[in-house]
Amino acid sequence: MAPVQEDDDDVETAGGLAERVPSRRKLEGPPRPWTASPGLSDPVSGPPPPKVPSGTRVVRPQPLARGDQPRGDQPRRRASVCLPPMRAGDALRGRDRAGSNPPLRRPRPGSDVPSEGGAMKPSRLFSAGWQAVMEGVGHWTPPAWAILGPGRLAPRWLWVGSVDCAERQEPPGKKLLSEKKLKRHFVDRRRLLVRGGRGGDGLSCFHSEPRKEFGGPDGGDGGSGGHVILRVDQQVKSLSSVQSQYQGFDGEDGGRKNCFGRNGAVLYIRVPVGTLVKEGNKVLADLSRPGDEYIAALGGAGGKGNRFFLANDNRAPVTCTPGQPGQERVLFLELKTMAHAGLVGLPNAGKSSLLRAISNAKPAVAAYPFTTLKPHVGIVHYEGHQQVAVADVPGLVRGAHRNRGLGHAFLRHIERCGFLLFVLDLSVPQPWTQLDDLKHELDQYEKGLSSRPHAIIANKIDLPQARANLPELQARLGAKAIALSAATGENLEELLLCLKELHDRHVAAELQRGRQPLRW
Ligand SMILES: Nc1nc2c(ncn2[C@@H]2O[C@H](COP(=O)(O)OP(=O)(O)OP(=O)(O)O)[C@@H](O)[C@H]2O)c(=O)[nH]1
Ligand SMILES: [Mg+2]
Repeated sequence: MAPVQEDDDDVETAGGLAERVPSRRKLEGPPRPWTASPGLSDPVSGPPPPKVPSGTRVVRPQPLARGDQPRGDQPRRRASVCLPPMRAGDALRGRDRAGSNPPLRRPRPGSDVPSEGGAMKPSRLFSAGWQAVMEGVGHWTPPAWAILGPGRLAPRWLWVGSVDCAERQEPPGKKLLSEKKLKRHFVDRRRLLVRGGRGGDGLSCFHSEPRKEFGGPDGGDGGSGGHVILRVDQQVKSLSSVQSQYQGFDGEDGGRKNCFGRNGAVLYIRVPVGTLVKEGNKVLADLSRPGDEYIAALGGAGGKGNRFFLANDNRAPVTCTPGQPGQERVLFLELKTMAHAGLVGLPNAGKSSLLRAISNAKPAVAAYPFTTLKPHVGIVHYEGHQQVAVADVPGLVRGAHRNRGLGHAFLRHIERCGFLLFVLDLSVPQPWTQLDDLKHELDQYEKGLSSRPHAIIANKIDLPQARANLPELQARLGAKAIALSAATGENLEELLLCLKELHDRHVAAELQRGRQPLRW
């Protein structure tokens, strides 16, 4: 590691610890005396931070080696910032002297944290990097009006620093995938070849023991082959993890002394909730609840050992049978995304923007049609841990049932939704025609799909032309449309209340039908 150099005289080592670390002293030369100076530069964390007001000391903590604990009897220089004592290894663990890692947040006015001089914890300055340095700018910069003079507006960054931005940043490490890449990961159809495990062979042998001449047959049976089972797992969200072929585990062969072979273990294939299992055009199973299972292929029966064929008329059978091969099938899996509500709208209506506004889902949003290429499910949280799942699917166009646009293949993801949210773009001329088109396409796909419980959302109300269109839309629809703006968040509460109402009604209807409502 390159030696860290003390570059400025105003940087004091915490508790004078550098004097007790001989290796550092050798590298850096004798410690220089501390003198107060307003400048501060740090070669480790890049460009020099802003000037410190004169009279403020900054303490640079030295990394402590184990056993390098400061002893109370040794003379130590006092830092100007009052901090709790540091334990050995704190610096190595990335803790600062104020206790456990504090959030990178500017202290509120009136809080206990001192705001001048001691507000920027020095150890954070050097361990947290440039963000923390910028945070410190907010505290160290003299009041903006002092620089700019009275009556001049201060630029916001002068007093906010980068703290606000840091709080809104995505967690580091995980990069968001683009819609195109996400589509590659999302698979909603699979052809699958499954073979059950082969049964173990039976054994033909005779008991052998000293002074026991006719011990008789003692060949054991083979174990059964393992089944291949499809099991619903709520953690799995697409069929991408399902491979094209599965072979079950074979059973063990029978052994001597009537030992039976071990059965082959069951092989589980994890599939998402809402998987339909088909063989040809015949639907075999609808795995719509977490924990549902379907035996895709049975394991073969184990063979019989010669002991099995022992009979009164045949006291020494030599016959044994081989294990049976497992069942072999070609299955088709089809995923129909399960969600409580489905967002249905033309391309660019703002479905994805709406889902982003009401949930934590992050579908791509852009000003061109067919931005969304795969279904996204977002969860809306309500009081009492109630969760409503809302699915966003690719935009629907007129003639989708004739395979226009992206076709209607993705409409099966809407099919399972308990209720629908029709999203209309209120800023285009004659927005009411959109609803007719959407309903027509839904009915072409499945009769009666459009008459499910639904709400009509008129999006983009923040635009002037949308406001002008609203009265006519309300008059023509005859039903109430929720006018809102996904971009500005205007009137989203009304949508959330309506969503909750639709969900409660859906749950009540499911319970009435004797079905357990879907839980997320
Ligand atoms: N002014 C305004 N623009 C909006 C609003 N909602 C969405 N938009 C814009 O409309 C465009 C399309 O938004 P998306 O959310 O991608 O629309 P979509 O319905 O998901 O589109 P597809 O995925 O292609 O079907 C984007 O440029 C958004 O910024 C809104 O409430 N007001
Ligand atoms: Mg979209």
